[in-house]
Amino acid sequence: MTALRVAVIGAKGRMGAEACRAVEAADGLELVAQVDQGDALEALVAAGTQVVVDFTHPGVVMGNLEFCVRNGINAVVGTSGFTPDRLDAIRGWLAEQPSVGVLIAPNFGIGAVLMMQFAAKAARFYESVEIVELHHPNKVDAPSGTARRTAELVAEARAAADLPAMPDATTDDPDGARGAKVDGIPVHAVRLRGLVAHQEVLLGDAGEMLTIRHDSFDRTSFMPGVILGVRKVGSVPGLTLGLEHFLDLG
Ligand SMILES: NC(=O)C1=CN([C@@H]2O[C@H](COP(=O)(O)OP(=O)(O)OC[C@H]3O[C@@H](n4cnc5c(N)ncnc54)[C@H](OP(=O)(O)O)[C@@H]3O)[C@@H](O)[C@H]2O)C=CC1
Ligand SMILES: O=C(O)C1=N[C@H](C(=O)O)C[C@H](O)C1
Repeated sequence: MTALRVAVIGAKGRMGAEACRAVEAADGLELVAQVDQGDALEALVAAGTQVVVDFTHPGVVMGNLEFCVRNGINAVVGTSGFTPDRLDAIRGWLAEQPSVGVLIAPNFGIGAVLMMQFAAKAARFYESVEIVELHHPNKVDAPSGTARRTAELVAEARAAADLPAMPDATTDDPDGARGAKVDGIPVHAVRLRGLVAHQEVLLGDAGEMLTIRHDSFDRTSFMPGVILGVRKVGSVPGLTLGLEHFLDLG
């Protein structure tokens, strides 16, 4: 069997370096290129790359993706920062390259995917929901991509259940202490040395609270999801948002 030819963009970063190690250790995958800041993307084509893994920066990921799609290279993307407008732009490029697959995964941790699914499932039973995401202090963006996606899924579930807006008597919040509102859901971001990637979803109603929490203590926790994405993305043309679509969740 010929090995699947994989390249990593952002290869010198925290996640990219881990992804290079995971690809090198995986059966049936060959790491054919490692690209980082200052390197030309043409190296991907020269190396005969079939699947790219992108862990770079929200400011550069769109350029990387456009290059990959236009050159017929499938992409597994962990980089954060995907807005609905960005997703539409990717769909536009893919319309011209219908055999290419792109997976955008806000979080590759299997437990984090389950946390998001459980939160969406629970949302319609609770009057209020808030999200607390906690990360290492070198993270470049806030709120996290995971928190944004969780808020979107929870807001969709609340809307489908016709729930009213959450009660919140605060009228004076000049410093934003009530958090950022993502699709109407308050999201609070903590940055602390010692943390990696963590999130709690708090769901409250009269006399009770359900807490759904996930912790990534080490970046190896993301790698089974990355490798699953690499193996599957070429057989799923078009745009896939969320690793849950590549998992059998029953
Ligand atoms: N989906 C998931 O499960 C996860 C997603 N992430 C996301 O992944 C992204 C990266 O995180 P992390 O690894 O911690 O960040 P790092 O800053 O450690 O790594 C990013 C790397 O990309 C490089 N880079 C920047 N611009 C370019 C470019 N134009 N071309 C090639 N490489 C470039 C950086 O170089 P330089 O330092 O010189 O700028 C750096 O080496 C973030 O958006 C983060 O939120 C993180 C963890 C899990
Ligand atoms: O920057 C990180 O570290 C992480 N980024 C992703 C995000 O923004 O959700 C995934 C995970 O939380 C780690």
